[in-house]
Amino acid sequence: MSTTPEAVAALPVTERPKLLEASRVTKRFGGLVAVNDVSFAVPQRSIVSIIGPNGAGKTTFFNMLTGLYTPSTGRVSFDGKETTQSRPDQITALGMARTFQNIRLFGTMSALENVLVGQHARMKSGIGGSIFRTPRTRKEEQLVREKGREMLSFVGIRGRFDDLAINLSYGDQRRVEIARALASDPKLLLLDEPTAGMNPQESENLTTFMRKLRDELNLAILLIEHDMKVVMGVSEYVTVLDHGEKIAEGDPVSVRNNPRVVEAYLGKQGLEEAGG
Ligand SMILES: Nc1ncnc2c1ncn2[C@@H]1O[C@H](COP(=O)(O)OP(=O)(O)OP(=O)(O)O)[C@@H](O)[C@H]1O
Repeated sequence: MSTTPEAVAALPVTERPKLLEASRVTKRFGGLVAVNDVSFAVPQRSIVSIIGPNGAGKTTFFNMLTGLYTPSTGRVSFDGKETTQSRPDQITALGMARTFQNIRLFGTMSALENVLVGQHARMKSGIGGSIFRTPRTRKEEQLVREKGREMLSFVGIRGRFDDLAINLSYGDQRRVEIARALASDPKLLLLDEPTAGMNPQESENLTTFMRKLRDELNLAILLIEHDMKVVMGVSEYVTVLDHGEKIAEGDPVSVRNNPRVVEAYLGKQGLEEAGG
């Protein structure tokens, strides 16, 4: 049964169909258990966050969802398909895109060129077409460039397609990264600490922008974030990891008030930042 995006949006977050599901996932590095028996889901058209102290296992968990790491035990499925053993490119092709903790742009390439990087691998006309510049290749390249411009406009980089990445503000560089992720037509976007290094205004703008992605592109967003104002402001559901284990989950207010979370992560200062 197919459900319209509007019908999905009207459901409480915990009742929306699941887009991504991790079931009892564990990752060991030698003797270290970085993620321990974590079950987790991202519903369609939802913004959910993973929080927790440094070293809690958040990035390791992300890396298992995106295929960079294979879980030691447990299973992952995305959009109805088992992806536990899948490679990152296979998972991208199914509709999952990510950005990284550190900005990964080519500074001396333009905003548009940065978005187009990676798109060549997806083009159908192949290497022969690229060498001989057949009409089909030219047409395809034109469409890819148009799509790149469209994505940059959508993220708010309109009119600055040819600016070098290095000359853009920090917040705009993050937007270019998101445009590059969006160019692969994802259903799920994973953002690893997207507001790291941003000023409060840039963080607030990004929060508004995440809602726009959900509402206008029907995307689900999974966020690792340390800025509690952002987490509390934008998340519909929050999961807390500590020492590789899930210690709490629920709506932002219940998580913020959970004594275990306050003790393990938020502390007094974090609680104030989170509006408690
Ligand atoms: N490739 C690896 N090999 C060995 N140990 C690793 C590897 N990746 C992560 N770890 C360890 O796993 C644990 C969890 O690390 P992870 O980076 O997932 O935490 P995190 O919650 O993302 O932290 P941060 O908030 O600092 O980014 C840490 O003890 C880390 O040292």
